[in-house]
Amino acid sequence: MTSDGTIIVEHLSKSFGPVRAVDDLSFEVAPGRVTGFLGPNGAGKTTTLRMLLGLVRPTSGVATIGGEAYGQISRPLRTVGAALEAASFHPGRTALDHLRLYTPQVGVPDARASQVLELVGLSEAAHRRVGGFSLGMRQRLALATTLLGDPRVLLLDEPANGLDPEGIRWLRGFLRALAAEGRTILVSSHVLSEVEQTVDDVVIIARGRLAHASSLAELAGMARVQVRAVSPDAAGLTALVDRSAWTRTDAGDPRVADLWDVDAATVGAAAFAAGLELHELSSRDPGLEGLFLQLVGAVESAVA
Ligand SMILES: Nc1ncnc2c1ncn2[C@@H]1O[C@H](COP(=O)(O)OP(=O)(O)OP(=O)(O)O)[C@@H](O)[C@H]1O
Repeated sequence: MTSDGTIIVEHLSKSFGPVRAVDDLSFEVAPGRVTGFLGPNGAGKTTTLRMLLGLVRPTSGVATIGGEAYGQISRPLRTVGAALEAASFHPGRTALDHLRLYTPQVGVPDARASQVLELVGLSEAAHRRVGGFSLGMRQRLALATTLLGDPRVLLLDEPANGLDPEGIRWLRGFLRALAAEGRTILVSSHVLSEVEQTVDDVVIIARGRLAHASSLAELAGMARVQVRAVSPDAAGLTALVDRSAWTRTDAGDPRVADLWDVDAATVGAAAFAAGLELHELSSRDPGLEGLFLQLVGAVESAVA
């Protein structure tokens, strides 16, 4: 393992029979940052994480952590902490007993179990049976389990799932602090808004393909105002949009033009000059979530 915990995914593909779950996917995840791994249900996030962990063999391409495939890392549980599926806990075990099951595998002393419980704020519940835990407490316990080996890299599948606003706030602060220590943190989610305040970088996928990868700040800079022009003259509207080379997304009605790279005043002036009757001219800010859906939609319609 090289000194840093950079994750590199290169031309990664995985087919399950006719289903292309991951399709020529490439991206990098940098240490010292929290990266959101985003995409709608079925986009291929879990399959990608499973390939990173050597649990699924890629059809082609490679996925490495610190320059090595997971199977080559000498003490993998001390290097990579992963929480993939909704963790299942034996309901009769206490939180501490659950963690002590794993300490020998990870190769850390039993005392580490109490330390990680303290890190996730569960010390007071250490001797309580997990069967009585709330979903939020289970999520914290799953996170504590991933931290046993003090790993440099954390892969977390939907860690905010089931957390209340207070739990989400806590998770945000916790992950940010771990990243500030130089760790690589990859967090999957199917909604950008859930991780928007947590992540530094985003990797967005759809239909197994890369839709977008950048810092969150760059993505926010792309969130543009959308202008909607509605005319009873569909052919005239299309001719104006084409002539002006504006970017139009399909609104499902030829009399409606949703435009991304122009302001309302410019559209109004051009329509007036062309003698085109408009019944509506409005602008709206689709926000980050709207942009996310647009990026996903562009890939989905290209694949369909
Ligand atoms: N073992 C498998 N056998 C067959 N198909 C699979 C298998 N694992 C995943 N798939 C298919 O691959 C595609 C990607 O699934 P994956 O679970 O990776 O997506 P995801 O982005 O994690 O979705 P979700 O947010 O719903 O968990 C889906 O169409 C899924 O049905």
